[in-house]
Amino acid sequence: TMSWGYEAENGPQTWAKSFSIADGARQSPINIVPGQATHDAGLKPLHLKYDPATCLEILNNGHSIQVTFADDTDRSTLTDGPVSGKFRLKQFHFHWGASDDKGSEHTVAGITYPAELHLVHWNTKYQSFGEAVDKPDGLAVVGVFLKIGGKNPKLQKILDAFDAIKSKGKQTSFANFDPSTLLPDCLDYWTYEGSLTTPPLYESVTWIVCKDPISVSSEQMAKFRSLLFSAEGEAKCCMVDNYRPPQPLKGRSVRASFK
Ligand SMILES: COc1ccc(CNS(=O)(=O)c2ccc(S(N)(=O)=O)s2)cc1
Ligand SMILES: [Zn+2]
Repeated sequence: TMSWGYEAENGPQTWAKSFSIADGARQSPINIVPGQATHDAGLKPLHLKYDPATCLEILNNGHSIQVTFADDTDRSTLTDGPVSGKFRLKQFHFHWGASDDKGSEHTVAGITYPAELHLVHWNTKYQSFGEAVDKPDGLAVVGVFLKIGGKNPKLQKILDAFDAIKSKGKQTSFANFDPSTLLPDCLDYWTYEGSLTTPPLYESVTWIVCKDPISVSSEQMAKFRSLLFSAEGEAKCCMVDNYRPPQPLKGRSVRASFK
């Protein structure tokens, strides 16, 4: 059977055939319209506490590159912001385009960015990530836009690992990386109730999208585009355009933590 991907024959327009929730009431990503977002003075600042010692490995899963974390303790957590309780960091990954004019999943007033970082956290009211992943309050994902600008030195350690994980299924150890170095200085955010942006598209995500982007150079973007969707020995297929386009808001409100 065909597995999902981002090509014409298995991409976002085909996902509803196997995952009917693709047409659900709280799908992600969305186009964020700042003028229509409601400032909620009750929203707390994001509290992200990451311990670099929890960083385990980096892998090419055939859809993106993912850095995974030890989530057996509360050493790397998200608290406050729009969520109640404590969420543990599980992994972060990226989505990007074949060219600098596309690649992000969320858009802001129709503007796309060349890439988007997702930091995936699960609610510790559940026993494990696997338990939390399909619950309505199971996950909290922090999204950070990447904007073309100067070279981002904080990204370089990730990019330098790419040669070892060029094709699908490859992984390598990746230690002592502090994901907070990838966050913008200002943690103003928009938040709304949504879903995973890849199959199984579970409607289990409280989205927290940072207003401010971080920088990435065009050369660094070219490095992302040198990765492969394909496994070793298969016909080479560049890992590009691994983003789902914005989905209908269906009456949801988007709140802003800032005025
Ligand atoms: C039941 O086992 C499972 C079920 C589902 C997954 C998917 N992986 S995942 O949950 O980390 C994410 C998929 C998409 C994400 S996005 N782009 O919205 O941040 S996060 C893994 C294991
Ligand atoms: Zn993602």
